[in-house]
Amino acid sequence: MKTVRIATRKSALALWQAEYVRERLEHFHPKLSVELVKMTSKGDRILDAPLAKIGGKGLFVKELENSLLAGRADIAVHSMKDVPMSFPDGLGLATICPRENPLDAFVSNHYNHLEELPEGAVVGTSSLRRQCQLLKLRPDLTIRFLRGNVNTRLAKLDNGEYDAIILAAAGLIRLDMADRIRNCLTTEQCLPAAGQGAVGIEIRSDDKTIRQLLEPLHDQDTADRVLAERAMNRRLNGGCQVPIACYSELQGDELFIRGLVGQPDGRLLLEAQTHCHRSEGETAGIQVAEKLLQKGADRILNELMHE
Ligand SMILES: NCc1[nH]cc(CCC(=O)O)c1CC(=O)O
Repeated sequence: MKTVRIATRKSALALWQAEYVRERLEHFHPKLSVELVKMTSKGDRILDAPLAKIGGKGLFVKELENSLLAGRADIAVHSMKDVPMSFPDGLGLATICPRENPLDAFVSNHYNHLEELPEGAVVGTSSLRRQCQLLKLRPDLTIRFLRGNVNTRLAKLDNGEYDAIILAAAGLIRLDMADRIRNCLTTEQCLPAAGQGAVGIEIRSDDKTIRQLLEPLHDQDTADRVLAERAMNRRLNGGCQVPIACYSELQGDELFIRGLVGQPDGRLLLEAQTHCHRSEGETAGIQVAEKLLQKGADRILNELMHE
């Protein structure tokens, strides 16, 4: 077997995820040689605009996909949260790895909880999903633009530009900065993004050798959850740039799915849920989306598209 080449972005988190996949591959196949092919994505280059405004889905994955299609790499490692709902011809998702903590983390140098923040405090996030849920709980807060990789965001917090920031707990834990987490927002406070905390691996659909090598890295519990969450997002046409949240949990073979669409100002949050056998997650995810649409989700989402 030749060398397996992993396409990855150069951010610390992307590199951690690629190294993780390399380590797992080498663990299961000790004779295999694995190398990283590092590249910069559009989402990494343009840091001064909200993701929603630089437009297009898949800002973080297009370059990686092109390298797969051109045969410069064999697998691409992604945060499932950033993976678009559909794949280019010839590519597909082969593997979903075990999920890390899926919650959003409250990070601050002065306050222990969201509730402790003083009136009018400044909270950093550029996610409309986080913004709408935070404003629902605390309409007095000022939400201020914050983008960049995890280290950049923490540096801006430490500069005193924000009273607190919200980041995915998974990123902090993976980068060995769990000590920055004051607490995790509960799913009642802030429902996570579809796929948050899970790493996915994309390959050329016809590459049977690679597919087989990746099999032991797959986690079916995570996959059943994440595919249901993504099915809801897909039905609503949403990526991680829109105020949509979806989270599911397994209890035995029963999958519980919750979805949310919010008005960015937090004055209107629509919620829906269902449960099903774990093998029916994608259908049930679509049902949650349809319940949200019946409640008026399309009005919120259309308004955002025409802004
Ligand atoms: N949108 C950027 C992004 N994509 C994945 C993660 C975190 C790790 C994960 O969800 O797996 C982050 C950073 C963040 O939201 O704080």
